[in-house]
Amino acid sequence: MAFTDELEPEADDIWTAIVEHPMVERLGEGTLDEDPFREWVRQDYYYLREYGRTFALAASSARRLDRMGTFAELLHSTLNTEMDLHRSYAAEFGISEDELEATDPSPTTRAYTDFLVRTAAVETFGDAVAAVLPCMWGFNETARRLAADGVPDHDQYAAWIEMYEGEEFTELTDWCLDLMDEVAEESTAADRERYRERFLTSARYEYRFWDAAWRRESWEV
Ligand SMILES: Cc1ncc(CO)c(N)n1
Repeated sequence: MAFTDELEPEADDIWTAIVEHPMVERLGEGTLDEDPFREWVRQDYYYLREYGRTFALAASSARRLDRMGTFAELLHSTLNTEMDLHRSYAAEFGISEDELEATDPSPTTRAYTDFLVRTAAVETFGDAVAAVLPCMWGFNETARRLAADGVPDHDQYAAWIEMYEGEEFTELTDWCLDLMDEVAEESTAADRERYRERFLTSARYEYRFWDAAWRRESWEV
């Protein structure tokens, strides 16, 4: 059985919890208040910069040229295509680019991005792949499940769903799933157990990331 097929049951429970979270549910229905969504855009802007850094680190530890090249492309498309979506949201909401860039990360945003960067910086290439897989798989799956119920009558939320369920993002997700399977096959059972843990940690943070924006999480003191 492919490694990602083994991960699927646990992943599926987490994607289901995400789609049932009030923030995601309302985004899908088009009834979400704009305040938590603005908070999400700001936090995700910080997230994407660190996510891009994670790709840069994965590129630097890839031994195969094709994998190195794809991570370099991912770095480029994150900083340009994906962050452009966030810049356009910000412009529509009257948030300046300077303000976006100056966002302080919430405790969850900090913890999640530190986890990604740390994993790619000090662990193996396979650990880095396992840690970034939920970012692609989770968003693609969430957007596809929301789209299956129809796209909301709200421009920004519809754009969100279209971006993450679209062909380009779906292809990236499939590439990352295949890469995880290839790397897992080249690895030992102990490596695979560690990849599973790294994967689950990121997937759980994916849930928390929505919840933190919804609750407008901040430091207590
Ligand atoms: C938190 C989070 N996870 C995944 C993605 C997909 O790139 C994103 N933009 N933000």
